[in-house]
Amino acid sequence: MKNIAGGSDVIVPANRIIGETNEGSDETVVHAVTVRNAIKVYGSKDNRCAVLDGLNMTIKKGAIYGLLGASGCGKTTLLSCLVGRRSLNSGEIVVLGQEPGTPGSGVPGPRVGYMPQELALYSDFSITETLRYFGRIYNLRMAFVDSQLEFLSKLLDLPPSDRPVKTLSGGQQRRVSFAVALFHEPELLILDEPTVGVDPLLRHSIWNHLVHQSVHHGRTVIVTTHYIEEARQANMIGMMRSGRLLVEESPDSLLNHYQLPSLEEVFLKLCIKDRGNSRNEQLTEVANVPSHVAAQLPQPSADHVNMAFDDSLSQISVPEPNRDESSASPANGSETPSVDIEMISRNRDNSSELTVRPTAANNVISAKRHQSRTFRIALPSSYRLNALVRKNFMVTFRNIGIFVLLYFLPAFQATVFNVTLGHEPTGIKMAIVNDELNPSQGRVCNYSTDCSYSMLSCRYLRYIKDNIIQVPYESVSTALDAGRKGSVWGVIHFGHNFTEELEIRQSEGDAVNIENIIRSRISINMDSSNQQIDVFVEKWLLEAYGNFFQDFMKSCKFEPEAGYLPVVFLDPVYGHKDTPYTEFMAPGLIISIVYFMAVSLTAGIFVAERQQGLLDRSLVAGVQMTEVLIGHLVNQFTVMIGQTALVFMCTLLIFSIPCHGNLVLAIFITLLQGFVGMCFGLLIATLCDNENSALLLSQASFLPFTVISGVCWPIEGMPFYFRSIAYAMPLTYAIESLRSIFTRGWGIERLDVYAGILISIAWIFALLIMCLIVIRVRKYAS
Ligand SMILES: Nc1ncnc2c1ncn2[C@@H]1O[C@H](COP(=O)(O)OP(=O)(O)OP(=O)(O)O)[C@@H](O)[C@H]1O
Repeated sequence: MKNIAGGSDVIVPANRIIGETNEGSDETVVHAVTVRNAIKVYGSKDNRCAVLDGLNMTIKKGAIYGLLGASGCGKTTLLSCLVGRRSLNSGEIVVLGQEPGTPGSGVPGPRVGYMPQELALYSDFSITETLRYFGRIYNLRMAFVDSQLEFLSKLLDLPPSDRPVKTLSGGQQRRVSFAVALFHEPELLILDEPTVGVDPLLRHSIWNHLVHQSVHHGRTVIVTTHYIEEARQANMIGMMRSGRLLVEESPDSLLNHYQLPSLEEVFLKLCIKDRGNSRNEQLTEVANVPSHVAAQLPQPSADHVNMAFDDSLSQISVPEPNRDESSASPANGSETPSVDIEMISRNRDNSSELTVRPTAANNVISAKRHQSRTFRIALPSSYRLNALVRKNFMVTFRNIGIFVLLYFLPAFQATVFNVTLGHEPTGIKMAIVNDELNPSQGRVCNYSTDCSYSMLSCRYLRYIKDNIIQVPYESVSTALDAGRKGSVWGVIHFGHNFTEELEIRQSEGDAVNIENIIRSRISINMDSSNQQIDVFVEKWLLEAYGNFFQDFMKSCKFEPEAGYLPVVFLDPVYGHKDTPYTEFMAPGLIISIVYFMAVSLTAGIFVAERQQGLLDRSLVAGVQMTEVLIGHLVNQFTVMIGQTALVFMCTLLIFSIPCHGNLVLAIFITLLQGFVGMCFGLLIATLCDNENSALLLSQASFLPFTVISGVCWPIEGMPFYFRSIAYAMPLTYAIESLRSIFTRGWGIERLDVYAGILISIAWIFALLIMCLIVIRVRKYAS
C-alpha cells in the first residue's frame, strides 16, 4: 500500500498503518540492495581518506547478509549510505529499487528498520513510550504497536515495558534498540552489531528471529557483527577490508572453497592475501617511504584494480556493471559501473592527495542524485510532527528538576539583575575634615538654622544624603591616608574660616577676590577608581549644597533660587526626574534573558539529541529535518511563553518597573526575540558537532551580544563606526522598541517600535535560511 505523507510517497505494509492503504512495494525488484563502485571520502585536502574504495555489493531480496570486517573498515559508513544518511562521492546505491533519499523511496522511512551502533534511545522514556514514539513516526496503529511490544518483549526477553530505558542494563538497552528496528516490520532490516553485549542464548534467539523474518516474511536483513561465526546463519557473507569487499559468497561456499573449518580463518586468509591491495594502504605506504623502497613493495594481485603510484596521474577505467543481477557479483573490480577514478599520489612536500574525478557516466549518476535531492523540501507531515512535539514535551516535562529550572531560571535571573543592578550605592564612607571646629571645645558641631553665618560647614553636612557615612578626621593628611588605604571613598574638607569666607563671598558678589573664593570652597578629594560611586557622590554633594543654600536663603527671607546656577531641568518629556538606571536596563535585560535562554536551550537539546544518535534514528525512520526543526520550535516556544510570563511578572510586579505603553505589545516583542534566540540556537546546533562546542559558542555570543546591543550602556556612547555593528545585532532594535514602550509609552505606529518587530522577523527568516543551508551543506559534505 502507498501512504502519501508530507508530499513524499512512502510505501508501508497495509495492515499496520492508520488510514487508507494502497499497493505494495515493487515486486519486480530482485535485489534489495545493489552498490556499484561506491567511493566515500572523508576529510579534505591533505586529510582525505577513502573509507569506501570502489565497493560493490549485491543483496538479494529476502536474504540475510552478514557484513564482516575489522573495526574501521567502513561498515557503518556503508550502512549509513544505504539508509540515506550519507551520500557517496561517486558510485551508485539502489535500495529496494530506488536511490535512498529520493522522493517515494521509503528509504529513509518506513521501508527500512535501522539499528545503529550507538544506543539512540531516549533514556527517560519507558520501553512502551519508546516504541509508541516510533509508532507515531511510522503512523502505525497503537494496537499494532502494543501487540508488537508484547511479542518482542517475549522474543527479546525484555524487562517490564514500563521500565525507563535509563534503568536497564547495557544488554537490555541494546535489545530495546533492536526492538525499535524490528517492530514496524520493515522490508529491509539494517542492523549494526545487534548482538554486542547479548548473551549466547539470546544471540541464538535473535538469529532465529532474523532467519524467520527472512524465510517466512521475505524480509531482507543486513547485519554487521564482530562475532564472525554467528554469521554462518546468513545466506550471504560480505567480507570487507579497507573500504572494499574482499569476497561476497554464501558461508558454505566460502568454507568449501578455502577448505577451512571456520569463517574466521577464511577472513584471516583473505586479509593476508589482500595485504597491500588497498588504495589507502598503498597511498600511506607510498607517501611515507622513499621511491626506491616503494618500488620494491609487493605489487597488488591481478584480480584487484591496479593503480600506478608515481608522480603522474593514473586512470582506472572500470567496465559497466552487469545489470543481469542474477549472479552474485565478484567482490571487487570486475563488475562495476562506468566510473573512472583518478588517483593522484604525489610525493611532493611529503604530502599525498587522493582525488575522485567523476567521468561522463559518473556525472549522470551524480546529476541524478543531485536532481532528486537538491532543494527538495517536502511539506511536513502532521503525524510525524505530532510524534515529535509529543516526544519533545515528554523529554522536557519528564524530569521535574529540569522543568523547574526551565521555568524559574529566567525569573531567577531577572530577580538577581533587579536586586543587584542600577540601585544607588549605600554605606559610602567619606572622611570629613572640618577645620572650623575648635579642638579645644571637643570639635562639637553647633550650628543654628536661622539667617546667621555660623558654622555653615556643619549646616551643610546636615543636607548630605544618608547613603554617605560621614567619618570625622582631624587632618587632611590622615584623611587622605585613609583614602589611599581604601577606608574611605573621599575626603571633604572645610577651611578654618569657611563660614566667614562664604559670607564675604556672598556680600562682595562680583568684586570678590580669588583668595576668598578658594577659602570659601568645600574641597573634595575622591577615590575615582569606581566611576559609578564617584558620579553618585558628586551628585549627592552638589544636591546637598543646593538644598542647604536654598534653606539658608529662605531663612534670610531671600529668594531661595538667588545665586543658584541659571540652568534648570524642568519636568521631563518622558520618564521622570532621577529615572533609576534599573528602568533603563530592564527592557534590555528582559529581552536578553529570554533570548539567551532560548539560544542555549535549543542548541543544547538539539546537539545532545544528535550526539546520542537519536536524531539520526528519527531521520532514518523518515522524519525530515524541517519537521525536527518545527517540533523543537513548538516545544521551545511553549516553554518560552512560561518563561516570558514569569520574567515580566517579576520585573513589573515584584520590582515595580513601570511599563507606560502597551504590555501586550511588549510581551509580543519579547516572544519574537525568544524566537530569534531559538533560531540562533538551531544555527549553533547545526554548526556544532557536540554539546561542548555548542555551549561554548552560545556562551561566547552572550557577552558581546549583550554589550553591543546596548543592554547596559547607550549605543550613543559607542564609537561612531561601531554603531552600525550594534544596530546589525539581532537584539538591538528590539531592545530599543521595548524601551520605547516601557519608558515613553509608544505604540506600534512609531518607527522605533515597529522597526524592532520587523527586524526581529527578518532575523528569524535569515537564521532559519542559514540553518537550512548549513544542514544541506553538511549533508553533502558528510
Ligand atoms: N565523520 C567522519 N569523518 C571522518 N572520518 C570518519 C567519519 N566517520 C568515520 N570515519 C572514519 O572512517 C573509517 C570507517 O569508519 P566506520 O565507522 O565506517 O567503520 P566500521 O567498520 O563501522 O568500524 P566499527 O566496526 O569499529 O564500527 C574509520 O577510520 C573512521 O575513523
